Amino acid sequence: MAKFKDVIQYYKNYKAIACFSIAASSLFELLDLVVPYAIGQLLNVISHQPIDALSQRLINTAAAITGLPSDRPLALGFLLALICLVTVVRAPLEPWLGIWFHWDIALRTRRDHSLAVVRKILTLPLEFYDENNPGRIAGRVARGLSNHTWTYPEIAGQLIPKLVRVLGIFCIIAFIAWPIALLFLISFIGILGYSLKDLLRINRKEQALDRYMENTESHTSELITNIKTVKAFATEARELKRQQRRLQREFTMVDYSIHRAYVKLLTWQEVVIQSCVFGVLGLTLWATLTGQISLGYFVTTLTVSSMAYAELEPISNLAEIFTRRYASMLRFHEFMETPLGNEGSTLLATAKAVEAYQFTGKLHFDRVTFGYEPQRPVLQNIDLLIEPYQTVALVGRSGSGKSTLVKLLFRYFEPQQGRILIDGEDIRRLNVTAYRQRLAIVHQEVDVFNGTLLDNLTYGSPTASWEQIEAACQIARVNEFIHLLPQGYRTVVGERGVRLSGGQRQRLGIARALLVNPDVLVFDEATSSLDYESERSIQLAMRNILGTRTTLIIAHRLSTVREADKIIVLDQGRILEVGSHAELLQQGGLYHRLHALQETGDLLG
Ligand SMILES: Nc1ncnc2c1ncn2[C@@H]1O[C@H](COP(=O)(O)OP(=O)(O)OP(=O)(O)O)[C@@H](O)[C@H]1O
Repeated sequence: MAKFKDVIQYYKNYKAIACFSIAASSLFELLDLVVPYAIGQLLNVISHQPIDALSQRLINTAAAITGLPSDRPLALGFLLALICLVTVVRAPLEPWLGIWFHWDIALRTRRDHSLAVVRKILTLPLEFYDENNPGRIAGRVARGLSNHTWTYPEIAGQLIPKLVRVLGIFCIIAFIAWPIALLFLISFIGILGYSLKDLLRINRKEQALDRYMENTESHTSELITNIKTVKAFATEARELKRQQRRLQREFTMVDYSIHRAYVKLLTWQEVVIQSCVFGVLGLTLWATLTGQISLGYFVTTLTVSSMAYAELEPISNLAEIFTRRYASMLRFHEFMETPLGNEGSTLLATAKAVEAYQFTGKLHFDRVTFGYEPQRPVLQNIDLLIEPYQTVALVGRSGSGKSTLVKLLFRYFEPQQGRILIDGEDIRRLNVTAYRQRLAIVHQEVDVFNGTLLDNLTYGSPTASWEQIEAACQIARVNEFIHLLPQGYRTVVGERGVRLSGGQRQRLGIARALLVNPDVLVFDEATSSLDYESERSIQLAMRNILGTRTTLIIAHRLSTVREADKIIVLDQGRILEVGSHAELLQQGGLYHRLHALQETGDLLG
């Protein structure tokens, strides 16, 4: 659970500048108070009343320095010069010593934490992305970052200096007449205390609202991702209605609960503040009429106490804004605190720090048992030896655990029992980055990044030479469609470029995988979504590769696995059959049944 401390620590790298700029802004707020004090003293000089001892001492010092007589003209000149110093002279200093640094810190922390977010996104385990959709993550991060950025200048540049100013006002009034100061202090603390208590209550509603908003954003993002299905099922109206319900729920919460609570609080504050101002006016007038304080002090007290009460509204406004943002700031920290998993810390190690591995590609799944939830294993006691350069196909019904086996090989998850060895080495003992660099996978859906075809081909191997690129493209049969693209290798593909067909994407995926020259290559359902012609082309591309490295093929279409050296039939997380295509057909087991089903459409008993 994130706490207030995390919000403060967000700015910890700039502690020294923060202390300096907050002190500077607070000092400027205090200097403001010199004006009503000096005007009060001016009034006393004009109305021939005595000025206070502090002012008199300062005027005497000025007289001694300048050699002028310590009379009324010097007193007037001195007080005017004082006012000029704290208004005109300070004017050009304040923006640079205060505002500049507050925004400087806000923007620097934004840059730092945006980078930290990217680091987090890159190192979070895959399971996090199974459970959280991109809209939810992006919304949470964007709101958290922008709220931290806007909050800092308001708190450091306004709220804290204003509180210091109120403290200064209290000191001035106490200096003039302590009973009035006492009344002022009690009323001020009372109003602020009640307001903060109320704001904390409202904050709980804000937290619920933040969750609602995240939920709505997540659904909007899901609609964008799944728009083809929405259109195909013509469920636009239903989706719109659902989203309308969610937005209405947010609106009801904001308008009838949160906003109303803020307006109620404001009403209460207004009434109490105005009553207090009136009370101070009555008390000060009484003190002046009974001769306890001078006319100058009357003016000073009234001016500074009005200034202090006037600060109550911005102070509680700032507290209100902070409360509104606080919930999403905490949720940002909760995201940043998501555990990285075992591999996280090593993933961003610089390339130099990581030694490069080279394997023959001998794999041994040594009595591996694994479940996403440990009590429900999806792979049980898998014992499988794959020799270097062998081609092994994993087949089995949907949900039998084929993809999970590959996820374990890539160390996205770790088995609860058993181990996976590569060239006799437990993969858990290897550096995860360097290890994964020796593997490559061609997914069912090949990701295409926004950029040229060349950028996409060399994604895992930016230093590949032209010869290597052309060779990989030839093996993967990418060269068959390059001439169809308007600018060949330089054609922009992906989101803002040419759309590649399923087969073209697959071939791009194969060439990309080949370019990293992996020791183990995995094809995950590589041809299952393709038409016959594309499938044939991919099969020919795959045939070019078989035998050049250890290859694992996960396949639903059994036609793609006939040429494998070994076929593993998985069923409910266990190895049921092992053998070549011919051997398994002869055995007449599950493989035979699945094969017959695909060949003839008949389900054998
Ligand atoms: N991230 C996950 N969290 C929890 N359970 C999961 C997760 N991924 C898969 N499973 C479950 O693990 C089991 C094996 O899934 P897996 O994807 O490995 O099977 P598969 O043989 O590859 O299936 P298919 O051929 O349909 O892709 C299934 O019961 C599935 O529901």
